[in-house]
Amino acid sequence: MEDLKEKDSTGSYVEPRIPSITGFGQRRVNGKPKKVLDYSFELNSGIPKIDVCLRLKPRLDDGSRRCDDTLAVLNDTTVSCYNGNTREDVTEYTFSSVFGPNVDQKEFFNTWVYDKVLRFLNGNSELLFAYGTTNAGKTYTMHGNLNDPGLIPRTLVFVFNTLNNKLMTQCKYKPDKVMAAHVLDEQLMGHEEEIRNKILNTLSYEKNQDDDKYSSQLDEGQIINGIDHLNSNNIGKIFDLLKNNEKASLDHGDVSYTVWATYSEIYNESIYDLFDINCSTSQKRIPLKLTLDQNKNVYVKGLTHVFIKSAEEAYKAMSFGRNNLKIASNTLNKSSSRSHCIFTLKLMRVENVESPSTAVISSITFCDLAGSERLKKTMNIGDRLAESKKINTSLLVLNKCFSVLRDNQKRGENHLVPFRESKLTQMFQTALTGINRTGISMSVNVDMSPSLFEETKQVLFMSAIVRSIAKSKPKNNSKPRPSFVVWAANNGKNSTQAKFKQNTIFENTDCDCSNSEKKIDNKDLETKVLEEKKKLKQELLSQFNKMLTDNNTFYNKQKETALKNKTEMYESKIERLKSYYLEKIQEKDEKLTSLLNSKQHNYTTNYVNNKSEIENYEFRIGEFQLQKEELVAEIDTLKTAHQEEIDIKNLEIKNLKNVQAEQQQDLDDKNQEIENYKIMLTEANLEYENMDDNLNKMYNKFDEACQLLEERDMEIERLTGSLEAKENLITEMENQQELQIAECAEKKILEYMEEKLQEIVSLEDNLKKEKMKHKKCLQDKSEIAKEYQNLKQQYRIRAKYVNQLTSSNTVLSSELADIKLKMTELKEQAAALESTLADNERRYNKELQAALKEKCEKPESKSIAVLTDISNVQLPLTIITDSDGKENKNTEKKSTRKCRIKTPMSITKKGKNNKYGGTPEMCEKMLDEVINNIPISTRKRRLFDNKPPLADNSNIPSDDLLDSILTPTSALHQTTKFRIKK
Ligand SMILES: Nc1ncnc2c1ncn2[C@@H]1O[C@H](COP(=O)(O)OP(=O)(O)OP(=O)(O)O)[C@@H](O)[C@H]1O
Repeated sequence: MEDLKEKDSTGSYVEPRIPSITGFGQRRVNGKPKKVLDYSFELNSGIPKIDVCLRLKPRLDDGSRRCDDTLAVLNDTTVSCYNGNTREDVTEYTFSSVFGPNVDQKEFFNTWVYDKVLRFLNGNSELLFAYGTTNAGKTYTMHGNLNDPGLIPRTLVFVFNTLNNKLMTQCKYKPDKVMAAHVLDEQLMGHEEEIRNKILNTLSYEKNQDDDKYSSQLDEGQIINGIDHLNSNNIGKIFDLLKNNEKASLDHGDVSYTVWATYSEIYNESIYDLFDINCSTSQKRIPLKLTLDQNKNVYVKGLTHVFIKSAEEAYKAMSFGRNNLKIASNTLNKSSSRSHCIFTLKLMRVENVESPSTAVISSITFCDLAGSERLKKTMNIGDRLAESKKINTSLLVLNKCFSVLRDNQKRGENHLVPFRESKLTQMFQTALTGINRTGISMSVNVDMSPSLFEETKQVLFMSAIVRSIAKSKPKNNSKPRPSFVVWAANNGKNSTQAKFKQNTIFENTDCDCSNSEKKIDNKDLETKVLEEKKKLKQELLSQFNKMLTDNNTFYNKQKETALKNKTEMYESKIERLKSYYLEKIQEKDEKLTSLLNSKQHNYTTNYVNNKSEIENYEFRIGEFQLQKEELVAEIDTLKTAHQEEIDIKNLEIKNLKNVQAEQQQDLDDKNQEIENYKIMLTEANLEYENMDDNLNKMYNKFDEACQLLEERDMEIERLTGSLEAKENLITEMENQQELQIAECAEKKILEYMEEKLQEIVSLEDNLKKEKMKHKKCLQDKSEIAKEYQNLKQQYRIRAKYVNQLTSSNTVLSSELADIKLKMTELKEQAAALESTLADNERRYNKELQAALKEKCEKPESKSIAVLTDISNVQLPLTIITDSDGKENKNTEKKSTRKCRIKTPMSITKKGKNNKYGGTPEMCEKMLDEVINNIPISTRKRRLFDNKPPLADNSNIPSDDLLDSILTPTSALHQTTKFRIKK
């Protein structure tokens, strides 16, 4: 282990590093650290690996809560990761270098990026990833803030400070694809200038509009995020801060440089051009496609290249691009990058500017990966959630690619690397496979918060894999290999020709050039490449041989330890299996006993109800008991049980007692219930005595009793059902147990048969005890059965009472019905009588009317007065007045007394005299007749003797009224004759 660390830190890498961190914040951790990944053989192999550094983000409460951190820095290259809360699960990880939370951007740049930028200036291509969880400080590492600018502004300053007076002022030469370049004509140069101005002036325009607003938006410590936060002031501030930064000296002879920049993002698995000048105006961004050039290098088709003259310009352009970038806030990061953001600076070195023959193109790419996110923690929804998923998927594919690359290298295999599964890996396929000899480096950003332990662990694990991948070794840094060489086809002679089509394209693979000089050069190049290839092969071969011998010794050691571990592991496995199967058997036995018990209980409770069934069940219990005994005997013969089992059996017996106590409790409950029923029954009897008064109450009680009865019946039904189910279960269990026992017997248990003899004897004793217990159980069962019989007896008595109640209810009901029937009959009779009375009355009235009418129609009648209304009686009365004073044949002329009828009636007079008259005797007689025919109350009894009274009395004139009618008066001296015609 120590050996490995030593080798690792002393320089298995391309460049030596300046160790800057000296194990800050070390603390004690529990447990023995383990290595997460076995990559020691690769580290020993001498082949340079991908440069992976670890950068730790300072905690907000830096210092005060160190002990909670998930990481402890052990030395410049190694950290140990552990669960900050439990202090366990300790794993060690080794990096090219580790940068603690106190390392500022300058130190980070100088230590980790400086050499890479230098290689870029010397014609190599570099790819720098910032990888980590969300909010871990990836964007901060790339961009920094106003006080402490990040890698990109520092790189820009360093590059332009170094190139300074060797930069071309015109964008005559433009890089394209991966290894191609154009010579631009005037028109195209104008076009490029236009794009450049549009991009750069957007910022100036914003500044002029509202300078103060923009200058105030970026706080000192605020991360640089786009045009919103940058204006010329802010950018000026940043570059003022950096202008005195050191620069390198390049000695490439008489050469000129042009610098171009591209900026793109991979958002939701689509690539977008962030330098697209139509981006802010167009509604929908158009995604770009990935294509292959003739050398099978992947590049983004149609990506805008912006001609850059200074570091400030580059940063301004970048700020323009960042304005189009997808940034959103989640619960962990206020301005979280929602996309993988890729900024590339392309450097084109041209010799002999006026008439160039070769060009060297190199690039440095900064890739700020979107952070891996735990969806639960970021609490993203909607679009954010979809973005998160895409981000996580593409990072997963990146991990997969790295893993496959590593496995391929380690095992010498050639499995397909899934580059095409995501745009990110597809875009960097060329670099990752080392086709164009791009130097890959990764900055792993980690937030040490203990709440992020799981995420941090995953990131570190991934880093360990990347760290173990070998990269192609540059031959000689002092004499850099260009990424590729571009051969001038016609030295720009055709450059004045028409637009895009007529511009000259330089590509080392474009072989349609006509001049012979180029062909010769190409041949030279081919032979050179072949030589290089041969050398490389030899180098690789020797390295692999060395690696193989190293591996052999390493593997032998590994084999020994692995063998030992395996033996130990299998031994413990056998032990575990043994105990597992014993446990299983005990479990089954336990279950069987409990089932038997429950069955016994069920049998007991249903004993009186279905004696024959119980007998059957008892028989079956006996069978089961026998089976159990057989099984136990089988178990004994198989000698699987041991002392532990005895303890468990004791426990079982205890449980059995508990179950029994529970059963007793149940029985008590039932008794209590029966007592309640008795009370209810007494109440019901009392109620029965007062049935006349409480008939309705009794009905309710009766209903309640019926309901309870139904419930009991249902309970009995349910119990019967569950009994059946239990039976099925027992059968199933028995089958299973048989199978299990057979299995156990076959597999493991037989081996221990001889050793367990002693234990079996004790088990037999235990079994005897258990049998005794079982006997006691059976006794208990018979007692319970007796109890149950008593209960049943009581239940029957109750049922009898209920039946009595029911029958008495029925008698009462029938009596009531009889009474009701009689009442209905009487009512009907009364109604019939009423109607007869009404008919009679109507008939009398009719007859009277007819008689009066007849009288009125007689010729001797001189004047007729019709009594149309006597107090609403509607009794027609004909008063006949003799006009000549002679006596009618039906009347008598005796009385000398005169009287007058005082009525409210209206009298119609007919005849000559128009006088009311008659003898008092006539009047009396007539009135007698009238009165006799009027159903008045005073005559009611006489009139309605043996007849029902009239239903409606309203038509009967009152006695007072009749008295008033019959009041004799001497005031009137009129003689009125009355004659009633019958
Ligand atoms: N080394 C550091 N020193 C000071 N502040 C830091 C450092 N690293 C990160 N931060 C701060 O942490 C916060 C989150 O950082 P940043 O936005 O860079 O995270 P990120 O990894 O890019 O997240 P995401 O993947 O969500 O975009 C910022 O406010 C930043 O200023």
